[in-house]
Amino acid sequence: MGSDSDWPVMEAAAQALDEFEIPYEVDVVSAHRMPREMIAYGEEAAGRGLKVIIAGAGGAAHLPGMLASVTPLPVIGVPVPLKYLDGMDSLLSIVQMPAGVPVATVSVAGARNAGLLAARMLAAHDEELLARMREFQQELNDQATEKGKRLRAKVEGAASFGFASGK
Ligand SMILES: Nc1c(C(=O)O)ncn1[C@@H]1O[C@H](COP(=O)(O)O)[C@@H](O)[C@H]1O
Repeated sequence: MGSDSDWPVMEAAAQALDEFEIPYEVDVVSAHRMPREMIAYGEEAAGRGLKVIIAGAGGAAHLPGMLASVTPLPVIGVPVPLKYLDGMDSLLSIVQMPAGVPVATVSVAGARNAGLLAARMLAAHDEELLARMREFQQELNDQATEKGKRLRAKVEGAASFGFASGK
């Protein structure tokens, strides 16, 4: 990420990776403030065994795009909202990449989805991870079904109470 101030948003990506027991590293690598280190990080990432880079930054967020320009690895960009402009500046900086240099951009503050997307990328070549991803999707499905059941019970309960009390 571009700064340690991004961590409160970005830690949701780490949490998603934890849930799938995917090892990761966390670092501050700013394109603007430490350009040489940022280029070295991007150039060395694949050789060090990294498979996917999740890059989160706020404001004029050039970090994801610059990393994508120097690594062959997939880069997922997370727009981090700051005090002004609600993350729109970051979103547009990350999403509008020129053809040839892709960055998979998630929603503003969508760090959890960035972690899940990275897990899916890794699962494409890992049957066990793929099976866990299917389980995870089934859990989401079950939770949504349960929410519907609870809401229907609540609304129907209120309606029959209104009827019984003559309201
Ligand atoms: N967008 C970038 C880049 C970059 O793109 O290289 N480096 C830092 N930043 C962003 O500046 C914001 C404020 O940073 P500070 O809180 O350190 O002042 C952070 O959201 C960071 O990601």
